[in-house]
Amino acid sequence: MFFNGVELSSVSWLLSLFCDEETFQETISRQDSMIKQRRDVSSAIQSSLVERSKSLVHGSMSFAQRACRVDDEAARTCCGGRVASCDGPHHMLIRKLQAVPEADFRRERLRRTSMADLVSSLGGSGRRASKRLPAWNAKNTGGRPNSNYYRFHQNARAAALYEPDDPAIDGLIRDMATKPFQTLEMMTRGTELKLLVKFDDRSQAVFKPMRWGRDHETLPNHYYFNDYERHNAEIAAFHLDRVLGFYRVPPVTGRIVNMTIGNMCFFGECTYYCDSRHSFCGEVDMLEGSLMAWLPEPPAGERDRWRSPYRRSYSKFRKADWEEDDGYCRQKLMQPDGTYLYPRFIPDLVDTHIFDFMTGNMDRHHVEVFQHLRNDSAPLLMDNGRGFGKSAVDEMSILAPLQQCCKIRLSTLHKLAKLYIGPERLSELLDKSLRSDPVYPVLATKYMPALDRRLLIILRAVATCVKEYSVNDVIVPDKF
Ligand SMILES: Nc1ncnc2c1ncn2[C@@H]1O[C@H](COP(=O)(O)OP(=O)(O)OP(=O)(O)O)[C@@H](O)[C@H]1O
Ligand SMILES: [Mn+2]
Repeated sequence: MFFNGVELSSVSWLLSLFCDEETFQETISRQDSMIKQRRDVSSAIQSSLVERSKSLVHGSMSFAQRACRVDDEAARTCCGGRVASCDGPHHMLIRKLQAVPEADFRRERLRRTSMADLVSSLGGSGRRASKRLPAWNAKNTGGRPNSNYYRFHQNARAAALYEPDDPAIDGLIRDMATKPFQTLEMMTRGTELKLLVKFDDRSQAVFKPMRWGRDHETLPNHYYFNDYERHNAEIAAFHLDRVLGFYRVPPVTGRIVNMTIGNMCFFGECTYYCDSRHSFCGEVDMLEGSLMAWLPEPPAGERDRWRSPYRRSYSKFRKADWEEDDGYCRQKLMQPDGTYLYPRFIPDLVDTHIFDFMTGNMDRHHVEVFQHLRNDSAPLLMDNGRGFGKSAVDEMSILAPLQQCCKIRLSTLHKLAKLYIGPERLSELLDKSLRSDPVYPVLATKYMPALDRRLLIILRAVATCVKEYSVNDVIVPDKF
């Protein structure tokens, strides 16, 4: 076991994470100057960037201070706010133990490796060795042979929907953003209006129209199940998933569509939000929306879809089991007779909720996987439209699987640690990725500090788990 004998170092390492203001200050000032350099983008974006740089400087310092409130002697020693005060015995011990190679959490190594290199090296061989969808459907996975869409379907694997450096993915995104639509069909499944778009190379995508501007916030007294979907959340979720190196969200692009029918409003056919009070209106013939690549069709692409054990009650009056019982995961789900006990289920659930916590999506009601890859299949993270609705609220209940199961993949923790250590922050990496989208900036700038803040909250939750259990218990070794 690579953690053998280094438990203490890892605990201390986690705690030491929360004490390093130097890292914060350095990253903040770098980001501050980066933001200033971008001022030529446009006058509208300019002023919001200045606002953002202010809030980052202001916000992050307080995050660092807040994050330091870990109830541990080592942490308290450091939390005077000065790194100098960390030069006590604890800190020396931490430094010494960090140098133990098996821990593989060496700060300098993580700092020097770019996030892109880290995610490709962490997952690379494991992803490429994982199973593909059954070959007996090779001819009808959809799309014209050798189109980008066809290659996306052919290359999908159990551990990841795509490889980060597969040129077919960028090609597919470009195709969806530029190719003319051949037909449009209303999708009747689900609660909100969606259109199935077909292109002339037989590829397909789901179009979700814009309902709100980027700055619109979900009302505080709005129940999560009444929330509307946001097309820009679908776009941002794809990029976030790619930055985090999960590759579980099908490719998405933004697109401004010309509604040649004139400046009309329309509404759809679906369960809830489809009537004339919930119509969509283009702004002078143009309507912005998101397009998500369609997944491989059955039979090869057949999916299993079951209720998530962490589904919400979707009622004002009822609580879900996990809301009433902190032992729900360890004492129920993780029992030997549990339905969910194939090895990757719990770590996948935790990854998914870490991802949803970052976006603020409370609507992960089902788990979908490829049926033919079942116990090896990573979850397919479609339906991210209810993220990015509240920039100031960090919805802790979304993290319940991490807090209650107290399990996390080693590779996920490595990635989160890397993002914490920097030098590039999660918000910077996401912003860089979003720049390639036709409807950039995609997200309101207020979500950028929220992402960096949520990363810290996740790491604190891991630290709490490590204190309650042990490193070997909490961290799930994965083959990456
Ligand atoms: N890209 C896709 N490829 C294949 N099937 C898809 C895709 N996107 C959505 N679907 C199918 O349509 C269903 C509904 O889509 P989605 O969850 O995005 O819509 P929704 O209106 O939010 O639905 P719900 O009310 O169930 O949350 C999905 O569960 C999935 O089965
Ligand atoms: Mn939904």
